[in-house]
Amino acid sequence: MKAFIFDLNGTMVNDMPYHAKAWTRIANQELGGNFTDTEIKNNMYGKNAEVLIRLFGSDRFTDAEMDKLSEDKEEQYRREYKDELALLPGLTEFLERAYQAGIPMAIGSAAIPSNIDFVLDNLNIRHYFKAIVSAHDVTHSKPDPESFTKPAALLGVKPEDCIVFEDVPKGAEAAHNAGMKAVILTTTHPIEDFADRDNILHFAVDFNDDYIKGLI
Ligand SMILES: O=P(O)(O)OC[C@H]1O[C@@H](O)[C@H](O)[C@@H](O)[C@@H]1O
Repeated sequence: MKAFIFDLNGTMVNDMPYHAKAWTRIANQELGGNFTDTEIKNNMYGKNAEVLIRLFGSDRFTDAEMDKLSEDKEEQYRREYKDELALLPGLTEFLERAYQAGIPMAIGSAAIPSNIDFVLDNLNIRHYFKAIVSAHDVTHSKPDPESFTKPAALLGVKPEDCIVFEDVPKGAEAAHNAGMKAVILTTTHPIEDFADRDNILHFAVDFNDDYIKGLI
C-alpha cells in the first residue's frame, strides 16, 4: 500500500515568504536581533519555540513568552497571506485523483493548528486527509522524524510505503529519519540545498509535474 504525507507550508501553499517576513519583524524589530534574510530562511523550520531557541538561545524566553510571540507571528502571517491563499498549481487535481484512487493522505506539519485550519478550511480541502499532525502533536519537530512517523501510524501504513512531499532540507531530513522517500517542491529552496540527502525521489516546481502525476 502507498500513502502520501504532505508538509504544509511551502509544499501545499507557497507561503514561506510571508512566514519569513513575520519572523523578521519578530526577531529583528521586536526582539532586537540582527538576522539576515538567509539566516531567517535557514532557521525557519520546526516548531516556533524551536525557531526562537535556535535564534536566541534557550535562556531568553519562558514558554508563555514563546507562545505569545508565536501567536503574534502567526496572526501577522495569516493577515498578510489571506488574500494570496491558494494551493500550488496542480495540487487540487492531484488531491482529488489520489482520493478517488483510495490513496490515504495525511499532513505532517510544524505549523500550529490554527495555521493548518486557516489553509484547510479556507480552501475546503480538509476531507482529503485522514490524519493531521501539527506542532502540538509532536515532542520535537523536524528534522526529528515524529512529524512523519506519527501520521504514518495514524494511517496504518509502514514508513517505507509513504511518500513525503516537502520543500525544506530539514523536512527532507525528517523524512529520511523516518525511513521515507521524499519529493521536493522547489518553492523555497534550490536543488543544491538538498545535496546531502539521498532519500529524494524527484524535484518539481509544482504538482503539474509529470513524475508527480505518475505517482497515482
Ligand atoms: O512544517 P511546515 O508545514 O513546512 O511548517 C513550517 C513552518 O511553520 C510555521 O508556522 C513556522 O512559523 C515556520 O517557522 C515553519 O518553518
